[in-house]
Amino acid sequence: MNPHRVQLLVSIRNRDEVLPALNGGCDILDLKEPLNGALGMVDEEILHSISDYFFEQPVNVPLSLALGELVEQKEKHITPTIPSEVTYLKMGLSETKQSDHWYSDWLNCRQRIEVTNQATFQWIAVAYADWKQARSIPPEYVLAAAIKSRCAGLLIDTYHKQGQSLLNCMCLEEIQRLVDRAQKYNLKIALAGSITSDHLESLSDISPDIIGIRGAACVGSQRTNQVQKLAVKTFRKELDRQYTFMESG
Ligand SMILES: O=C[C@H](O)COP(=O)(O)O
Repeated sequence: MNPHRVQLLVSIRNRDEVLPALNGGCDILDLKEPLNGALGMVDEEILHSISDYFFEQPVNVPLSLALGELVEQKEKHITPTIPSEVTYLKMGLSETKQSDHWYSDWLNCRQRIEVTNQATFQWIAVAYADWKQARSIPPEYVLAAAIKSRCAGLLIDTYHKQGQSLLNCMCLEEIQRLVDRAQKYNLKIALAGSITSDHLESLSDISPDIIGIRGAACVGSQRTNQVQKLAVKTFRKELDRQYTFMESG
């Protein structure tokens, strides 16, 4: 057991999943389309229906939005319109391994989005635990770039979602090193990657700020199924059990 409160992020794909995620006990809503990849962006219609939802009734948790991969954003000629309810933005860095200019591309893309939307966002850098398969730069480089470019946080996630979890791709010591370094520089650190309740005991040896789930929050633990309140609640309960100090007796 670890006496550290960890926040729960739940990835949702549409407004029907807002209430099951909130009522199950999530602290951060994360908008993404699982069929579009690890950080798949939802389409504009969904984005605006979520924004309307936030407008119609107050939602007291922050909203994060996945923008897909940097390579995809670079190919797009239209910059996404981001609703003002969004606090955190993140973009994957797959296919950056061979690029000499990924860092400036990343900064330019972030700047273009902020200028177009006339807003500043809190950026979350994404390090893929399976970075070799994702042909991404390694996690420690992503963290160094996140510190240098004043990101709000670092997410360690898996790029491939076919059975490999975070702990299949990285050992606890490697994760711990990234967590320590990120926290030393006041970056929030989030862990994700097919994390299930069964992983929480091992993960409780380290103290991330956030744990993110999609698969474990869905019916039948399938990330393309719908988010279910009971699944979120069950995960939340185990998260609180593993990360909350309780006096004995
Ligand atoms: O940011 C969190 C991810 O959506 C996690 O998804 P996953 O649990 O299906 O790997």
